[in-house]
Amino acid sequence: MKLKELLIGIKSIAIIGDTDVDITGVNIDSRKIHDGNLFVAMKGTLVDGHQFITKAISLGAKAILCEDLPTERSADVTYVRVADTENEVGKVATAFYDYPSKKLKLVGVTGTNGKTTVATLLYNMFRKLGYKCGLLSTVCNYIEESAIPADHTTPDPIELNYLLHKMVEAGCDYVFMECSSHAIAQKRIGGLTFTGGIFTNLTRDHLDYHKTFENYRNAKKAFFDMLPKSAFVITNADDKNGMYMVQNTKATVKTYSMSRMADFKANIVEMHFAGMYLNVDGHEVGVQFIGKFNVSNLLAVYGTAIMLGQKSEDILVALSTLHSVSGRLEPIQSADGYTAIVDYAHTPDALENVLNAIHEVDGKGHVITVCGAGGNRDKGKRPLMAREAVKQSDKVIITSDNPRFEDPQAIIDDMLAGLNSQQMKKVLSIVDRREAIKTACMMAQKGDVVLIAGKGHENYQDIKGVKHHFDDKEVVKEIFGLNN
Ligand SMILES: CC(=O)N[C@H]1[C@@H](OP(=O)(O)OP(=O)(O)OC[C@H]2O[C@@H](n3ccc(=O)[nH]c3=O)[C@H](O)[C@@H]2O)O[C@H](CO)[C@@H](O)[C@@H]1O[C@H](C)C(=O)N[C@@H](C)C(=O)N[C@H](CCC(=O)O)C(=O)O
Ligand SMILES: Nc1ncnc2c1ncn2[C@@H]1O[C@H](COP(=O)(O)OP(=O)(O)OP(=O)(O)O)[C@@H](O)[C@H]1O
Ligand SMILES: N[C@H](CCC[C@H](N)C(=O)O)C(=O)O
Ligand SMILES: [Mg+2]
Repeated sequence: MKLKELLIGIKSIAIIGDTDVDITGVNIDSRKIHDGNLFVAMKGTLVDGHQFITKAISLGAKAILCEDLPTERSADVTYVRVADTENEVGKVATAFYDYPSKKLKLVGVTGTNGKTTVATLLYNMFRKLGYKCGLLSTVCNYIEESAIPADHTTPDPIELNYLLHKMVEAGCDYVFMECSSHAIAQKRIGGLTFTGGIFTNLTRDHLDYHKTFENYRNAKKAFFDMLPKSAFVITNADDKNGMYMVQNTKATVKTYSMSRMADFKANIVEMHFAGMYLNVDGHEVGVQFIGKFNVSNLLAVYGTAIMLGQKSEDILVALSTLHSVSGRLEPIQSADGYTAIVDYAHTPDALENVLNAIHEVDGKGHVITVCGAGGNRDKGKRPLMAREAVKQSDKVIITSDNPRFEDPQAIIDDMLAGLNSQQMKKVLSIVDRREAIKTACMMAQKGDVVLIAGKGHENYQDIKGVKHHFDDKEVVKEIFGLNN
């Protein structure tokens, strides 16, 4: 593809060199440059990509998109100067892959909790309805049934457009993707054409990156601000930021709620450990999920399917066959009659919600919670998480999550600092996560629930930059003597 075709829609300040040059690929990482590529120099959070321009040229870059022109330039390289490469990179990437998001229906999900759940359930549902689908999520990316491991919740703009292009090639009709606040703020989704957007909920998270709650909230809102008039938004009227998110969007807004006037409504008729009976828009349906927040997630899925033109009866049949997403409220039964639940709750709010969901089920015994907090991430949430765990559990074992580059005991101490002496009576701390899970299982009696929170689907523990194999579900199954 010619450079000039990639520059359609780009606001350049200066172009030095030939724009008829053929471009073989676009990259934001000099280490991945091949002969004939365009290198986009980005000012990142750790380093300034401009310092790698020479390296990129030595690896074969034929064009450079940058904010600051290098003083020494190669005669056979074309330099394009723009005000902000972050604003332009998505447009270039999507042009290079021939605008894949225009050739399928792309729906983005944002919010603090529930993105993976909602996006995955939509992907599963639309496949059941007979469509070819793609999924971009924290757990894994899928092009139809073929899995591509995910490093991020939302990939970088180059990877993202490449995956969408592959989805077009595979004949996908729909793609459901998570839009993280980091990705929206860094404009990884820039240049994409969305058919729909979904808002789940908003509570505190990632303040290490966004600094203030307002910045975090506005990063989420920016997604809805960028949607075109032709798109739809489904927003959660039960969340206090639900209407704020959509106040400046050009898209058609629809609401969902469990308690207010809304376009899509549902309530719980009955709840057991095996699932719930719901009333969705006047129809009764049995689903294999527990917990109020899952009613909210299912409503987002239902409303989106309606907006995508599906019939209510077909959607309800498909809803009744869906089951929990990997590591999200996933139950494992022990032979001696207690239940372990593996869940990805890693924020105070998610812990509260998961424990609420467990308490909403009748006839259970004690609740024993195993949880920790990730290292090198938002420290403010640690004491709050310990408090939430203690509030709704009979016993809590505080342990390690992903310590990353921090001392695991110091993270545990930050969590314990949130508790008074009365609350401390319920708490044990065991640094080794496997030992912590074993101890919780040893304590459990018939009818009890052991909640193992924080890591969900993760199959590693990140210690000092090394990912050691560790899988909560696998550990539980070992303890239960179940074969994987
Ligand atoms: C803090 C953060 O979000 N960083 C992301 C950001 O990187 P950055 O801009 O900070 O990059 P940098 O390291 O400063 O480098 C600047 C530029 O120089 C380039 N470079 C760097 C070194 C080199 O030798 N050559 C070179 O060209 C880099 O490719 C980059 O373009 O942009 C990169 C490309 O999109 C991301 O890979 C990277 O994710 C890092 C690894 C990360 O850990 N991100 C997490 C926090 C994240 O994004 N999480 C969200 C989920 C959050 C949630 O749970 O909701 C996600 O979407 O996954
Ligand atoms: N609608 C919801 N409201 C509150 N909590 C939820 C909701 N849906 C799921 N959760 C809880 O939050 C945890 C994370 O869920 P999920 O992975 O679907 O969210 P996410 O938004 O993709 O998270 P991440 O930002 O880590 O990618 C789950 O393990 C569950 O405990
Ligand atoms: N996407 C989340 C994952 C957190 C998972 C938890 N296990 C941890 O390591 O803190 C984040 O980047 O904050
Ligand atoms: Mg996710």
